[in-house]
Amino acid sequence: MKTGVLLINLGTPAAPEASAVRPYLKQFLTDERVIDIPALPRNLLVRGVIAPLRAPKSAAAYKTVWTDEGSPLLVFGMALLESMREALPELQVELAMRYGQPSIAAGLATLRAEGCDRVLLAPLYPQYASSSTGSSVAEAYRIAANQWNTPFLSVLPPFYDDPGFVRAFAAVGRPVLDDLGPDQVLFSFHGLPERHCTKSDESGGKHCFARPDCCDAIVEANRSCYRAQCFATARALREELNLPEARSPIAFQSRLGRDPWIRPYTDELIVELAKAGVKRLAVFCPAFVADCLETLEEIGDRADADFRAAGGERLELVPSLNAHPEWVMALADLIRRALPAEVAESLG
Ligand SMILES: C=CC1=C(C)c2cc3[nH]c(cc4nc(cc5[nH]c(cc1n2)c(C)c5CCC(=O)O)C(CCC(=O)O)=C4C)c(C)c3C=C
Ligand SMILES: [Fe+2]
Ligand SMILES: [Fe+2]
Repeated sequence: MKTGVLLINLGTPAAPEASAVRPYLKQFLTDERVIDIPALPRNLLVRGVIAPLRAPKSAAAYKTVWTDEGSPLLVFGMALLESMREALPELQVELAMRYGQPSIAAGLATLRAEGCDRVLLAPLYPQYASSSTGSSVAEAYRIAANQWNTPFLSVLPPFYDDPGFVRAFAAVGRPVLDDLGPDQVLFSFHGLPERHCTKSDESGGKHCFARPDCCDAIVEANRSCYRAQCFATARALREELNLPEARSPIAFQSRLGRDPWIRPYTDELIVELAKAGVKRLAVFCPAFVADCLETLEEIGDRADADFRAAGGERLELVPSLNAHPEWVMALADLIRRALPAEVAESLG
C-alpha cells in the first residue's frame, strides 16, 4: 500500500486585494473552531462586520509583504514541499492549506490519484490549538469520511519540544543573536482567546488559569493546552541557546476582537521593554514554521516601528524555519517516526 504525506498549513489569500482577502477571512473566521460562538451570530458577525471591515486593512498589510511569487506563507510552503520531496523520496508528499488554496480536498485527491491509500497528515503547527491543528485535522477527517473508499489517515502530533525542531530554530536564530547582541530576546507566539485554553483543559476546567503557574510544566491536565506547549517551546529554546529566563520573556501576538486573549500581549510588552531601557531586541516567533503576514508585517515592520518609537534602537525578527536544511531534516525525521511501524520498516 503506497503512503502519502499531506503537509498542512493555515492558508493565505490568493492576492493582496480586498476582493481576495474577504472570502479568505470569511472561510477562516466562520470556522467554529476559530470563532467559537453559535453558527447564526458567527455568520452574521463575520460576513456582515468583520470580513468587510477587515479585508481592506488586511489587504494593505499583505501588500507590504507580498512577493513576485505570491504570499510568503505559500512561497515558503512550496519551497519546503520541494525539499521534503527530496528528503523523503520514498513517499508522495503534497502541500495543502486549511483555508484557501491548495485545499486539503485537492491534496487528498492528488494523493489518491497517485495511489496512496495511506496518508499521514502533518499539520505544520508546533503547538496544538483547536483553531489550527484541530481544525486542519478535522477538515481532513471530514473530507475522508465523505469518500466511498476512505483513505487510512494518521496524524503527526504537535512537535513543540521536539529536539530537531528546537535545534533548527536555534540554528536560524544564532547568527541573528551573534550579530545583534540583544539586551533581551522575546518569544512571541500567536495568541488565542483565553477561553480556547480553558476548553483544552483535560481536567474539565480545573487546571488552566486556576493558578498563576498552571502552564509552567506539561502535566496530564494541560497536555493539550496551547499556552502550556508555547511555554515548553520557549523553555527548550532558552536551554538550547543558553538564554537566561529573566532576559527572554514570552508574549502573544495577533489578537482579534474584544474577548480576553492570553497575556502578555506582544504589542504592549515591546513598548514596555523599550521604555524600560531595552535597546536591542531579537524576536523569535516559534508558533510559525514559515514566515507570513504575522511575522514579517506584524513583528518585522509594525513591532519594530513601535519599539523604536518607544525608545528602542533595533528590533530584529529571527526568520522562520521556512526551508532551512536543519528544519527539513528535523521534519523528515518527525514524519518517519510518525509513520506506522510497518511502513517505516519497509522504507529502511
Ligand atoms: C500558529 C497558529 C495559529 C493559530 C493558533 C491561529 C489562531 C487564530 N488566528 C486568528 C485570526 C487571524 N489569523 C490570521 C493570520 C494567520 N494566523 C496564522 C496562524 C495561527 N492562527 C497564520 C500562519 C496566519 C498568517 C496567514 C498569512 O496569510 O500570512 C488572520 C488573517 C490576517 C489578518 O487579517 O490579520 C486572522 C484574521 C484567530 C481569531 C485565531 C484563534 C481564535
Ligand atoms: Fe494551560
Ligand atoms: Fe491567526
